[in-house]
Amino acid sequence: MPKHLQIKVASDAKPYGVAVMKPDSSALSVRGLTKSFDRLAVNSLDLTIHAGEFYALVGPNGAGKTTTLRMVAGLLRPDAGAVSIFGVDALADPVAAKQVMAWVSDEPMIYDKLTPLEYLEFVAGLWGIAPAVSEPSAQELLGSLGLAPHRHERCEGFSKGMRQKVALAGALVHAPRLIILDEPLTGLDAVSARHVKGLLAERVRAGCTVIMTTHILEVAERMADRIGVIAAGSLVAEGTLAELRQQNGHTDTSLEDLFIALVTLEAAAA
Ligand SMILES: Nc1ncnc2c1ncn2[C@@H]1O[C@H](COP(=O)(O)OP(=O)(O)OP(=O)(O)O)[C@@H](O)[C@H]1O
Repeated sequence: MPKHLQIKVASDAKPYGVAVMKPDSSALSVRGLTKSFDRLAVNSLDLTIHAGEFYALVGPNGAGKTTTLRMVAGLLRPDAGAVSIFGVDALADPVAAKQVMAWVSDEPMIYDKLTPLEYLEFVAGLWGIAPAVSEPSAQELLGSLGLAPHRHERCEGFSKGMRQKVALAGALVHAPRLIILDEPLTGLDAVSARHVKGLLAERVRAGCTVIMTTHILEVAERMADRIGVIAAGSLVAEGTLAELRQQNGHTDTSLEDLFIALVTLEAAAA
């Protein structure tokens, strides 16, 4: 493979002054994370995502998935709790944490007047990546996402799905080690969804860690190493599909059936 096409994952080296928490091997560690709006949205949540893992966070509408990930990404201040990203205290040092992670929202924001290639060069520039390095990797990302034929067209004419893919490419241009995605497949057609899934699988193979929310349980079932089920702001089950089946006394059940059983039980207990 040509050198410029190899994915470079940022090194373990931590810049001087970074707030480092107790060392552990996790990519993401969340402890006692709590957030209330009018009512409790995330309830003293503990979550550990191992380095190199593909983790799917599933749960009913309003369960607290987006709120959790927004706090992890540094977009929302928790009321309480701690977030560690590769050992960096993300609340004390959000800049250091952001350098090694990507956040992909379900409502992508891109610059309409730029072409995808210009947008990626702009984002790479913000990260201080030299054009000689960023340009080949931008071309590669756009190719992986099926956007190469549109790389010189302005984004203002793009569909929602195309904009989502441009935003995803922009989030990956600095080669983050932790990729956090909120509903990345919603609104994508089958070909685009396959491009995104392929790109994420490739990043995991290259050593990145992915955490993604999804309502498409088949995707969680097929792609994730582990699945976390969140309901009313708390983690109610977690494990591989086989572990979730075992925990719930079913040997051959789909994730959809398990999910419905779990959230129905949780709602009845509330
Ligand atoms: N900015 C906000 N202001 C007030 N309430 C909010 C805000 N953001 C989220 N909430 C509330 O927090 C709770 C959790 O919302 P969140 O968006 O995290 O759920 P979710 O699991 O991502 O749901 P969905 O699957 O529907 O996207 C909900 O009750 C929601 O109404």
